[in-house]
Formats: sequence, C-alpha cells, structure tokens
Amino acid sequence: MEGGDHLAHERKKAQFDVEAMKIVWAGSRHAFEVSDRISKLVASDPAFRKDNRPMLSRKELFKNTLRKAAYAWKRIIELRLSEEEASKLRFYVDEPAFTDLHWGMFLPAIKGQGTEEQQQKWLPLAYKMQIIGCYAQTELGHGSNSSKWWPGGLGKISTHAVVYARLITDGQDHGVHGFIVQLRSLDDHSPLPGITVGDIGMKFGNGAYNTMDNGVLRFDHVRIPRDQMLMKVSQVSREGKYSQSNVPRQLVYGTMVFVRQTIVADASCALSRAVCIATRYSAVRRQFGSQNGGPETQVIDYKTQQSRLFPLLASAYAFRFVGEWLKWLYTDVTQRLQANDFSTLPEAHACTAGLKSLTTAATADGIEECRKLCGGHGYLCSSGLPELFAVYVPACTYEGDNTVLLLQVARFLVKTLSQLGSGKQPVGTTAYMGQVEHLMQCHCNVQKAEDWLKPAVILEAFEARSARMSVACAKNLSKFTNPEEGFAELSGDLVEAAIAHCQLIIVSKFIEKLQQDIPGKGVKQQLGVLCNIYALFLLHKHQGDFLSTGCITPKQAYLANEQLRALYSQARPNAIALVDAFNYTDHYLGSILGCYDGNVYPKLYEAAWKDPLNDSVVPDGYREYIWPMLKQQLRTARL
Ligand SMILES: CC/C=C\C/C=C\C/C=C\C/C=C\C/C=C\CCCC(=O)SCCNC(=O)CCNC(=O)[C@H](O)C(C)(C)COP(=O)(O)OP(=O)(O)OC[C@H]1O[C@@H](n2cnc3c(N)ncnc32)[C@H](O)[C@@H]1OP(=O)(O)O
Ligand SMILES: Cc1cc2nc3c(=O)[nH]c(=O)nc-3n(C[C@H](O)[C@H](O)[C@H](O)COP(=O)(O)OP(=O)(O)OC[C@H]3O[C@@H](n4cnc5c(N)ncnc54)[C@H](O)[C@@H]3O)c2cc1C
Repeated sequence: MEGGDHLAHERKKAQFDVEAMKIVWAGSRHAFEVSDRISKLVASDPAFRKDNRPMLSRKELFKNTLRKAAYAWKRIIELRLSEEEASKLRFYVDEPAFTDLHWGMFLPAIKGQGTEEQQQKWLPLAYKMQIIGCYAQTELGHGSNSSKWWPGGLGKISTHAVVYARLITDGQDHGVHGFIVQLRSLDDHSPLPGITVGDIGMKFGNGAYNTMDNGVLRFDHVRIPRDQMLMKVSQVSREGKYSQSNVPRQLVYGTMVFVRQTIVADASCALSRAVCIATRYSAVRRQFGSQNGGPETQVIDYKTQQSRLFPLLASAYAFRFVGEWLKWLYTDVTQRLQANDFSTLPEAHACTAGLKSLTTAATADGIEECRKLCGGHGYLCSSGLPELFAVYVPACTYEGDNTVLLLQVARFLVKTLSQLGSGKQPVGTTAYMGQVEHLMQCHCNVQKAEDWLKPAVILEAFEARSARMSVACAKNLSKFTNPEEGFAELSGDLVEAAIAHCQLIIVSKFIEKLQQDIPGKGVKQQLGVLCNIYALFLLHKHQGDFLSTGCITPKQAYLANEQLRALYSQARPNAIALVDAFNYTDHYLGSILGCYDGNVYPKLYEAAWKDPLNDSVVPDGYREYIWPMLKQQLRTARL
C-alpha cells in the first residue's frame, strides 16, 4: 500500500475521544493550543531541520546549534512570543543548547538567590540575552576548590556564570555560596584575565548531547565584586562581616529543586516520544504467525510485546500527571517561602529529588526497551531512538546522581519516622506514615483478580510496603551507635525504601487525577486502565518487596498478574490513539518508524539512499584499500 494512512484501521478501533485526551495530556486547552501551534511552526520551518545531525562533525554540529539558537531567538522577537511560547519553541527545536542552561538555571538561580537589587540589575540583561549565563557547580575533583567541570554552555558561549564556591572571610569557611562571575569579554568574547575556560570534549553518541558545550573553568586570582555574591540567603558587608538572613541555608540549593521538577515533566516527554515510535511501529510490523495464508501477526498483538510496551505507555501518562502535581507543589512551596513559611521545603526537596531519580531511570531504560521493541530497525539512526537515548541518558546523572538523590529521600523518610515519637503528624506525601501502626499489620483484601482494580486496595498495598520498608530501615539503624555509620552500612536498603515511597507517590497522584472531573467520551476509562497497568506492573515487578514484607500473599501476587494480562487486552485497541494523544509532529518525533501515517518501509528505503555512503556506487577508499587486496587474493588463489 503506497501513501495514505497505514494506521487508519488502528485509529478506528479507539474507544475514546482522542481530541479530549490531547487536552488532558497537555494539561489544559490553552496549553494544548500553544503546544500545537508552536510545534507546527517549528516543524514547517526548514531552518529547524534536524535529520542530518548524526552526519555532522562536532564543529559543524555545534555551529549549526548556534545558528538555530540565534534563529530561534530572532523568531521569538519577531513573533513577539510570550515566555511560555518561547520555551515551547525551544522545546520543539529539540536540540540541547547553551540556551537551556541560560533560561533553565542561570536565570532561576538569580531569581531564587539574588536580592531585589541584584535581580533588578542582572535579570533584564539576561532576559534580553545581552549576557548569556550558565550554572557552574560541579567540580573535576571534589570540594568546590579545584576546577569546574561539566557546566553546559560554559565551554564556548557563556559570558557569565553563577559559580558555586566556598566563601571564606577572616579565615572562616562559611560553606558553598553562589556568585555571578563574568567569564568572557562582551566585546570580543575572549576570556577575562585569570580565567581559563574551554570545552571538555566529545560525549556519548554521535550528534546527541554534543550540541552542548559542557565546559571546564579555572580561576587564577580572579576578583569577584562583593555585590556579585548572591545575597538573599546570606550577606557579606563592606567590612567583610558575614551574616545570614532569617531563612534556611538550604535555599542555596533552591535552583536544583526547580530544575529537578522540570526534569520530571521532561521525562514524560522523552518516554512518550519513544513509546509513540515503538507503538506505531509495533502496529505496522508483521512477523510470523500467519494462518491459512492470511497476513502475518502485527507484533503489537504478541502478549510479550504488550507486556513490555504497555507498562511504558502507562508510565508516560503516570509521569505526566506526577509532573503536573510536582509543578503545583513547587509553585506552592515558592509562595510559602515568599511568606517566610519554610515548613514544606524538606518535602519539596525529597519529592523533587526522588521523583527525578525514579522518572529519569525508568525513562532511560524505557527508551532502550523501545529500541529493542522495534527490532533491528530500532538500531538505525532514522528510527530516532539511538539519538533520543544518547541525549536522554545523562539525565540519570546530571542534576544529582540518581542514587545520591534517593539517599536524600531516605534521610527524609527516616527523619519523618523518628519525629512520629514526638507526636509530629506527618503531612503531604508522608501523611500515610501517620497510620504506621495500621500499615504494619494490615492484610490485603484481594480474593479475586478484579479486586486489584479497586484504588483503595492498590493504595493500601503500596502504603503498607513503603511503610514497612522504611520502618525496617529505621529499626536496623537504631542498632548502630554511630548513625552515619549505620546509614552508610544500610544504604542499599535505604535506597530501596526510598524507591518504594516514590512509587507510592506516582501511583497515588495517578489515582488522584482520576478522581477529578475529566471530560470526553471514554477518556477517564482509558486513563483508569493505564493507571491500573502502571500500579500492577510495579507490583508484579517488585513482588519480592510486597511478599517479603507480608503485604500480599503469593496467591494475591498471582491474581495481580492475571489482572494485568486482562488490562493489556483492554489497552490493545486503544494503543495507537493513546500515543496519537501526545500530538507529536513527525518533525519532533524525528523517526521513520514512528511517522504518523505508518508508511514505514518506503521511507526507510528512500532514507537509506540519502546516506552519504551511497553518494557514489563505488566508495572512496576502494582503489586504495580494497582493489589491491582483491588482486592479492587472486594471486594467492592462482598459487
Ligand atoms: C536535555 C534537556 C532538555 C530540556 C530541558 C528543558 C528544561 C529544563 C530546564 C532547565 C535544565 C536545563 C538543562 C538540563 C540539563 C542539564 C543540567 C544539569 C545541571 C547540573 O547538573 S547542576 C549540578 C547539580 N548537582 C547536584 O545535583 C549535586 C547533587 N548533590 C546534592 O544535591 C547535595 O545534596 C548537595 C551538593 C546540594 C549538598 O550536599 P551537602 O553534603 O552539603 O548537604 P546534605 O546533602 O547533607 O544536605 C544538608 C541538608 O540540606 C538538605 N538539602 C539538600 N539539598 C537540598 C535542596 N536542593 N533543597 C532543599 N534542601 C536540600 C538536606 O535534606 C539536608 O537537610 P537536613 O534536614 O539537614 O537533613
Ligand atoms: C550531560 C551533563 C550535563 C551537566 N551539566 C551540568 C551543569 O550545567 N552544571 C553543573 O554544575 N554540573 C553539571 N553536570 C554535572 C552533574 O551535575 C554531576 O555529574 C552529577 O551531579 C553527579 O556528580 P559526579 O559527576 O561528581 O558523580 P559522583 O558523585 O562522582 O558519582 C560517581 C558514583 O559514585 C556514587 N556516589 C557518589 N556519592 C555517593 C554517596 N554519598 N553515597 C553513595 N554513592 C555515592 C554515585 O552513585 C555514582 O555511582 C552535568 C553532567 C552531565 C553528565
């Protein structure tokens, strides 16, 4: 079949209103309209072409990124785009660039940690891109005193950085503080005296994150004017006297809370993109299983394919909704901080750290699983999956290594439990710890597979598992005389307890989402199926935890799996429509396997001939290397 919609028969199977689901996925009608308009704007502009990225050398690639970033900025100004529209435009351009760090970290750091005066001075310059900034925290070695190493945008482009360094006054070390430092001349871009700066070199994957100039930075007797220390949290007077505002010191780390929250939202984008590709291709691909000369089976109909693919589809939706909630939590904590209420900061830190860890790990693994779900063709760059994986996988490391972040969550959980004794009632995501006595001895009520569809049953099982794992850690910790030693010794168990807690958050936020009014024929019902798939898939995957803590019986674990299989069958006819609801353009997907019309094979065939290797029938190097070898073989054969 040439042309046309090869997935039309699949789209007809949908049992829900796809247009209504698009609004749910986007978050609101307004968000949908902005996203739809801007994604089409980018897709229709040849200046944003990206299919040639894997072929470019590092220098060509980088220059191309600078061209796109400058052109994007020009369009933002010409079209008078709002901040929301401009950030969507950068998102759909889909190329990591120095601008991510400028808008995503440099500006937020000044907003969060600068005084009113500092904000008035620096923000207008940054908003107009009259200065370009990055966020320089990580060191080559350890200790905030060697060389900065990794900051994106630092290597070649940033004129300024927020640098995190130890503040020492009168010989006293006051710990790490943020400073705005000019790095390069605003006239000729050369580094200022005493500053050594450059790119740290090629990274994983061809193209991929190499559009970013992650950099190295050294200072040699560089003087930073006193008023360029970010002074909202603590100050140094003209006389060199150090003082602290009446706010927690942890606010110095506030930019990370903000960025981790955006990374969770971004995880649902990256995972949904991979899932969209793998789902469409799984419906196009036929392999074996034909009977009586009929067509072969669509690989999406294999139960094994469904059991690998549908939990990822469900995870994409789950991460979307938890990301939405996390955005609310971040807005709420920000408003409270402005009113000098710091009570929810530890929870916001634990939630952003833990959810960043869980969602990025699952997304990175999920993208790779989608590549495998696409068989051999998934390994072609034209599938879009290798580049997506290479760009995405550092999310497990940047903005805090995922294990280090889970240990932060574990500390928060242990602290929450230890405060129960003093009568402090836990709130928010740890409110269930207030029922710890019940959760330690409750019995799961599931008798038949359908019982697993009850939200209260699922929630109690996840709460009991999380509470029991945290309590076990706390009990074991209490056996150590030195708590830090105990924490280090038990860190493996603590990480698992933190994972259980974060999975509970994601499951509970999905369930809460379903309690809202969701318009559109069949939309809520499909989301219910996905929510149950997500929860029961986790339960099946981690059944060791649920069984060993006595939260469920082996029979109940078996019933959960039985229910999961039934849910896969319910999701099957809706699969294509559920990925259509992401509303991704073919440009954004960047994948022949995932193209909307499903016309995969002619496009793959055509793309192959565009590879530079096929520019000539006989390749460069043939005369030099192959021809002499063939001649040699001929002589040997005659001998
Ligand atoms: C490809 C991307 C495409 C699109 C993205 C689009 C939009 C995104 C927007 C912007 C992003 C742009 C691009 C993203 C790409 C890359 C960006 C990468 C940037 C970086 O990586 S920056 C470097 C980040 N570094 C880390 O995260 C280090 C991890 N380590 C920590 O977080 C540590 O905790 C620490 C170094 C901050 C502190 O260590 P410490 O030993 O001094 O302190 P403790 O850990 O003991 O903690 C003491 C105390 O403080 C509490 N705490 C810790 N952190 C925080 C926090 N962030 N907020 C609040 N509170 C915090 C902790 O709980 C302890 O409390 P307690 O009560 O005393 O127990
Ligand atoms: C693509 C990319 C972009 C980046 N962009 C920026 C940027 O813009 N600005 C910036 O400042 N930084 C940036 N970074 C740096 C990033 O934030 C750090 O790499 C990250 O925080 C991890 O720190 P690390 O590299 O020192 O890892 P390490 O801390 O050295 O981790 C190495 C291993 O040790 C383990 N480990 C470390 N500490 C502990 C512990 N306490 N307990 C148990 N295990 C532990 C980790 O789990 C990991 O397995 C970027 C990194 C990458 C890859």
